[in-house]
Amino acid sequence: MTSDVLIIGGGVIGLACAIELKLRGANVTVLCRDFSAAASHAAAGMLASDAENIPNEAMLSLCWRSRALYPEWTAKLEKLTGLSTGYWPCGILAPVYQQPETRTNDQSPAYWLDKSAIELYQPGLGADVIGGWWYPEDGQVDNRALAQVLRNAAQSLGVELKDGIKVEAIAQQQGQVIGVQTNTGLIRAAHYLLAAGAWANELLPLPIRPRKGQMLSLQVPEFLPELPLTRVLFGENIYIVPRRNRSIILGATSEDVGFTPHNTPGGIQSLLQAAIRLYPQLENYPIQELWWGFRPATPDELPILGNSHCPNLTLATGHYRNGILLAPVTATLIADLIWSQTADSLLTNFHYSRFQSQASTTSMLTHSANFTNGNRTNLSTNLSLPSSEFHIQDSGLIIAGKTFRSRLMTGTGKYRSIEEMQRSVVASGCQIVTVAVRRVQTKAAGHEGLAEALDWSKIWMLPNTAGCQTAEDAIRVARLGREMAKLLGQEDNNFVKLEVIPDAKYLLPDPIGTLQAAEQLVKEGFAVLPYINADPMLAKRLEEVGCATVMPLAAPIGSGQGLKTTANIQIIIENANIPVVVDAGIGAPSEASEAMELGADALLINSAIALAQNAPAMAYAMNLATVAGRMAYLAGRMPIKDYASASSPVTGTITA
Ligand SMILES: Cc1cc2nc3c(=O)[nH]c(=O)nc-3n(C[C@H](O)[C@H](O)[C@H](O)COP(=O)(O)OP(=O)(O)OC[C@H]3O[C@@H](n4cnc5c(N)ncnc54)[C@H](O)[C@@H]3O)c2cc1C
Ligand SMILES: CC(=O)[C@@H](O)[C@H](O)COP(=O)(O)O
Repeated sequence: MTSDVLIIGGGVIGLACAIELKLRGANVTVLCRDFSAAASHAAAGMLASDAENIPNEAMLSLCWRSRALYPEWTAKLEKLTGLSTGYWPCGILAPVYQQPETRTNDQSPAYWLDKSAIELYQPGLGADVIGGWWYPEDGQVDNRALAQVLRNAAQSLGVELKDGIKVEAIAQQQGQVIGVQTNTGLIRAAHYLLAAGAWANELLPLPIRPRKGQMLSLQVPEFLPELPLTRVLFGENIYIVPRRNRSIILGATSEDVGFTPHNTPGGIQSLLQAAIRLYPQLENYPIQELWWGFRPATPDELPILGNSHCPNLTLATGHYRNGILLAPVTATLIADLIWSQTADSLLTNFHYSRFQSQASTTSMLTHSANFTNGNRTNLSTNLSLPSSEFHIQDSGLIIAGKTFRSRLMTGTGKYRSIEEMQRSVVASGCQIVTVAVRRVQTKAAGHEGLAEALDWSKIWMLPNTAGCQTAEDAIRVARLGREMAKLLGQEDNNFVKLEVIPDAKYLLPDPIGTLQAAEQLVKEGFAVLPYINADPMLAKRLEEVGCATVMPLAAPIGSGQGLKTTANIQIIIENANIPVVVDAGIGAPSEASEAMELGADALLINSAIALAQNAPAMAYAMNLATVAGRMAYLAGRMPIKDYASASSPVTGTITA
């Protein structure tokens, strides 16, 4: 049975929404790559609407509403499952070392305790604590217990939970989501909810970045029969969250390092130092566990909630530091929106379009896929007719969740002048242009001012690692490329064309180095488009490690030899669940068309355009050839026969 609502992501947000939708009568499926990797497991579980000192009024209202829902919400879940969530309205105490300035948010109920009052209220604080704020309405929940309770509750209500399923792309057609492409095939539903936390940006161009937090827990020693702490301590660069089960959670660092895993000595040391200063007796408590997680951070630190560019896709992500707190209100507002089409007025403050003017790429969200290959489509042929004219639908090229109308990508090298390059890019109708990060950074000949030469609000930059001979080199240059795209206004561009090429004569890529670099870059949150020899096994391995496309070569770069690897490219296309982009070696439009007729999803052509006598005219010809090849592929080629077969009927002919 097709679900009414399919939810991408099984953290607290996805699960809480699933339960509210199910309770309203929807059939719900939750797809989750890895339940245990969610930020929801890594968090501290503070419900800190007041202690967080939130300056944004709408956000403060949202947090207050959610905190107010907590007692009833957790009671409902506990009744459904018979399990405890560890909800504890214990209040939060925020000790300080210096006389505080006036509080930024004076609407929250907070009480100032001077040194003697705070010492009485919470004995054992560090000697240099001079007083503190008491936030009696804040509290905590055991977020791991909560996640488990949510899973059990969802299951008991009949929500279909599918773990280990990775959504690779959200397939869109004519402004609607038509399914999600997963590692197990296409899955369809009537409505879709994106709740993928820090990974949401892999599927849609939303400005969400991971913000890593390292954590650890201690154990209250057995010789202490009573809990020494019974409320959360919210200090400078540290919070100490005592659980009823005698664990004490210490958190958390805040690091902008992408999806870099592991705890580090520096991170843990900073937490321990700050914790011991605040509550010195922790020095002797046994360490229980270390872990880390990734907060889904947006540029303004507010979540993204509500409608998207597609009427059947809703967004609930970017909850940054407060997703555990915000789970119940998110679930209520989103379930009302999807199931009853009731939009709470608060939602307008959290709509994704608030980033539209800053993030050039958000305009990608509004492109509807059509059959023309770019913006300049004043063709005098029938190709300018809409695809519906031919009853052929094309979904557009979808890479890492972004949809592009054009299936031709170009480069910027080898042109005789910047102007010629600019005119050629326009004539090619391409929406993706690859740029060699190293050459731009070093202002190599022909690359001076290149970054500024194109309108990056219209063209998606594909930084490439050309010139890198090792995996390490390519990883470093990829990171520079991401920064370069950011500097040019593409905040959310995580694409990289991965080239690891140790050989200068044939420019053939190193398969092992490419795989190693791809694995690391995928972990760091890049959408990796690796340039490879046409090797079907390697293509599969790269797909398995999470690459966004594969880019097999037709022939060596810049050789213009045309399709020399047809048989292998055919096998790659047959087996791929990600787009196959034929890259390098195409010399003429007929070869471009041929590659598209085979079923390639896109092409990357540079030399054949740049080195043509009239580069813009050749770019235009490649544009037409790419469209023609794609259309021929979709139209279905006639079978090849051994013998002739007359075109006109053989019956009814005049006999002499
Ligand atoms: C160290 C730390 C401390 C924190 N402390 C607090 C706190 O005290 N209080 C508080 O309120 N908040 C806290 N937070 C924030 C809170 O944890 C997050 O805001 C919240 O968990 C976000 O929930 P989510 O469901 O959106 O994302 P997540 O919990 O990250 O879940 C997202 C899920 O989606 C899955 N997924 C992603 N992409 C795909 C895909 N393509 N296909 C299938 N599945 C996919 C992931 O595997 C993951 O399981 C903390 C976070 C961290 C990291
Ligand atoms: C520009 C680029 O990224 C290369 O992969 C290459 O230049 C494309 O090949 P051709 O130049 O042979 O088209």
